[in-house]
Amino acid sequence: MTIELRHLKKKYDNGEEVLTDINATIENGQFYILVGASGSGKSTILNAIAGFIPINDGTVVINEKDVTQLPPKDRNLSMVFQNYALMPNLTVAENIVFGLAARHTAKDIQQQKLNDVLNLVHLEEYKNKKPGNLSGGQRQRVSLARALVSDAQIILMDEPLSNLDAKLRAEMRKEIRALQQQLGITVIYVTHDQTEAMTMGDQVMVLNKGKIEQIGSPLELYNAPANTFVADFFGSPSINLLDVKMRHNSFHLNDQFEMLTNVDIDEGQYILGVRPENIVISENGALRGELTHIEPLGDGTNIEVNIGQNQSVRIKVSEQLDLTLGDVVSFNVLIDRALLFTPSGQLLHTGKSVSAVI
Ligand SMILES: Nc1ncnc2c1ncn2[C@@H]1O[C@H](COP(=O)(O)OP(=O)(O)OP(=O)(O)O)[C@@H](O)[C@H]1O
Repeated sequence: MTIELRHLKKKYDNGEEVLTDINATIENGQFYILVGASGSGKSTILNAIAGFIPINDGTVVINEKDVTQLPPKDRNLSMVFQNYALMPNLTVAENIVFGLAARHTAKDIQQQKLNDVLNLVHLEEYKNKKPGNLSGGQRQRVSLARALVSDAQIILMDEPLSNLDAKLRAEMRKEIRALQQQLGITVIYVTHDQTEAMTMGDQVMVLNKGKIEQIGSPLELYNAPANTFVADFFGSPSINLLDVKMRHNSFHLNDQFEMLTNVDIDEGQYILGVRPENIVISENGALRGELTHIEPLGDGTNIEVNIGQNQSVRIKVSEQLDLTLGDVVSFNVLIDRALLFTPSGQLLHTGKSVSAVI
């Protein structure tokens, strides 16, 4: 099942344009993520694909058929919601087969399908319980089972894990991804969580105020973000975006630090993007500053160092550090892993192309 979004536009009655020319192709069997901050338009796209809201312009094509004017029930897709949307007075089994029963599917087929999906989501023992007696994770599995039982080849998921605690969320991420791969279904998944986007998606669409910032695989977005918005969206702690000047084949940071480079660009102002893990603490490092923040993680440490002129640098190392606030920390940037952006934030060079000696 391939889904194509062509020039989707959406304005609500108040005239606010919440989607501006959305174009995308979602290939059969892909786990496709829509990610962005609250209000960026993720749910609006999902609802437009499902047919829950009309769009002002553009087309939704499913398997080469224009479905823009079709009601949701004729689009061959099912949906999993954040709040589970289960019926509290029905048992798990009744909730799961509700749609099949409504379509008068034969009883024995209903039972067969029910057993199959209960087995898939590991809920056999709970089939006679009411949703109120289940944990959040189990409720979300019921809602997943209900989506799977319909045999729809496309499942739309709107923040399905956001009501779960961190540990359960991590488990469910794996389960949903494994199920999707096992069944070969196409999933379009909305989240505001960069970790979900990175860990689950084959392709990720990054949205900002109703516009697409970039579409790519998780590692493409991480290693070659189209702009500083995308660079800043992925990674924790977030990337350092340092104002640098290019002069005499060197980047100058704060007029104090100089980094030689062989990148061939005009002299002037740029933004150097350095991920916190691409900085090495070293006794005689080329850069130094005062420690202003330290976060011991057990398996590593995150620190922040003030290098003056209102610029601080986030550093992530995989060791435990014995440092006190105010200590001077000296470090080197692995400049061959840095990203170079124009002053307006568009990517100019990635990785090796910025390669240099500090
Ligand atoms: N029925 C509506 N009438 C007017 N504006 C709306 C309506 N529904 C959504 N919006 C606006 O559309 C924009 C996009 O909303 P949408 O729900 O798609 O964002 P989102 O990225 O899914 O956000 P969230 O993560 O908070 O759900 C927001 O600015 C929102 O206020």
